Amino acid sequence: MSNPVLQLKDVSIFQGDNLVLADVNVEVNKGDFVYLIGKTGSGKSSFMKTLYGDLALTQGEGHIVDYDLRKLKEKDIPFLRRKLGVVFQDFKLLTDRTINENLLFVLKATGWKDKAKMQTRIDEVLNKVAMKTKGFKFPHELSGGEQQRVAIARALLNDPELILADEPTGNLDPQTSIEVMEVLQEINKNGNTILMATHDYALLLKYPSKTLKCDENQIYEVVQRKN
Ligand SMILES: Nc1ncnc2c1ncn2[C@@H]1O[C@H](COP(=O)(O)OP(=O)(O)OP(=O)(O)O)[C@@H](O)[C@H]1O
Repeated sequence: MSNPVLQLKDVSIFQGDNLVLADVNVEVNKGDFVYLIGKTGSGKSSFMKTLYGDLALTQGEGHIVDYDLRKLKEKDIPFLRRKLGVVFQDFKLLTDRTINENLLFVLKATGWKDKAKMQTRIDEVLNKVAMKTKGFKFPHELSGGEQQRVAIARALLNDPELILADEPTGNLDPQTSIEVMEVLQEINKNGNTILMATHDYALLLKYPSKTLKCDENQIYEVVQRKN
């Protein structure tokens, strides 16, 4: 039985007056791992931004984790983002504080109060990405792959219904990309739904999954050949 966490129907996405994507019909179901591929400038980031409320949806219908994207108000965006875990290419960790403090900052900002519960949750998510012993470190003391694993842990803090990862391996070498990918695969196996934009075709081959492609203002599903 399908259980959509994301549904877009006849959506068009614009940057200013420019049409970036047209006739977008996409569904992502609970538990899915979906890739979004496409050349630079084909609209992957615009698509992701529409999903986390950074770009307003003005045409078509869009529902994501119980939110109607057409009716999304500025004040709804922080609440939408609590139900999403967003992971970026450049990690976006706060450089002036430790990993623990980075995660604590997010928990406090999203309404957590109980200190012991916050520390338990931080330990849980760091454990999921094999970074439990590194909480005392500052971001600059970690490798790129480790920083991205922490960013994934941060995305998991509020048990998101959907994780949006925009080029999460874009700044990493091939071996480190695989390590980060293993983490994403593992959390997907444990029930998290993931939509990942990438142009790393090696990862697609190594970890085949449902793939959407942005090309010539359209998004369509690519059928992967099995050899
Ligand atoms: N803030 C903006 N204002 C106007 N046009 C923009 C803006 N951001 C992106 N665009 C344009 O929208 C189109 C899609 O860009 P987008 O960043 O979504 O592509 P992308 O597939 O994510 O590329 P990349 O892999 O380089 O991030 C491009 O033609 C780009 O020039």
